[in-house]
Amino acid sequence: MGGSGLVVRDLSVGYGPVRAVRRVSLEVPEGAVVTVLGSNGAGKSTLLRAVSRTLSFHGGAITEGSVSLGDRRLDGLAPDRVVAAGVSQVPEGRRVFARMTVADNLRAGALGAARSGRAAALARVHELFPVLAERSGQRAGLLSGGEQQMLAVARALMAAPKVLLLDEPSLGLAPLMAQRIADTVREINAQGTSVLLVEQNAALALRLATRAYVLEVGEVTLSGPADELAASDEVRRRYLGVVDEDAVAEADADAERAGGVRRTLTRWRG
Ligand SMILES: Nc1ncnc2c1ncn2[C@@H]1O[C@H](COP(=O)(O)OP(=O)(O)OP(=O)(O)O)[C@@H](O)[C@H]1O
Repeated sequence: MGGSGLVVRDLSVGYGPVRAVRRVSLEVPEGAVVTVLGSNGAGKSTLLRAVSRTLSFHGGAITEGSVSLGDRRLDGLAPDRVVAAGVSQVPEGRRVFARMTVADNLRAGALGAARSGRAAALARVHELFPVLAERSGQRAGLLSGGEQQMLAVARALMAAPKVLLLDEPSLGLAPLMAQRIADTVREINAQGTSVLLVEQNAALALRLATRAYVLEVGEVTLSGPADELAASDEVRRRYLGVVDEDAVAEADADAERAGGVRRTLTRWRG
């Protein structure tokens, strides 16, 4: 199963008495892009923190289940050992070191990794994000939002991960910049890195991923090939904001008869 893929098995996570993730199982096969969809508070970030072993920084802990990469168990390792094992996380909110230069941010990303690969990793991120080479000596806090997201991704890539964990990379970005980040994720994957992508932008995530999981209140409620989920009524209604065209047309006709009030309401459905 999975070869050297990432496997999460029956994972439960709590923050004190709060059970944020319940018996979640998922798999990121080698070379795949897998997405986890879900609304606010569904447990998406918690899941990534459990994999990267950064839960304890947030007061959380795994209460059952396992996380492995190939034959190697990751649960129980220190966060820097997870990076060394080949799993790097880009945290939510593009947390770069604002007062450090772009170059120093990238250097920090390589800390957990083998020294020998650093020059190649730097060449790779400069090729993916030429702007980071141009801004190398500039403080990270002075970059635009989109550039900071690029830096956060680049920093994670400096450890030359087998699996990249991405937490809401499009959050707060203009559509054009979100699309650029998406294109880059595709490129990173084409270069051989597997991706576990957590997103509220389901349309974007389902275009990138081959497989998707829907998380609701800490549990996986749906999973399957991304194109099948994208076509499913439930996902379209709940996560893609697609309304049933016939129902809207009917409601509009009703509204016209009733004096035009319904039209505004139907816009909020779905
Ligand atoms: N540090 C924390 N301490 C206590 N509870 C937390 C903490 N972080 C998250 N939670 C709770 O765990 C649950 C899952 O939160 P999580 O942040 O993983 O969801 P999410 O799907 O990533 O949502 P969002 O997109 O808003 O980050 C929520 O009920 C949340 O309130």
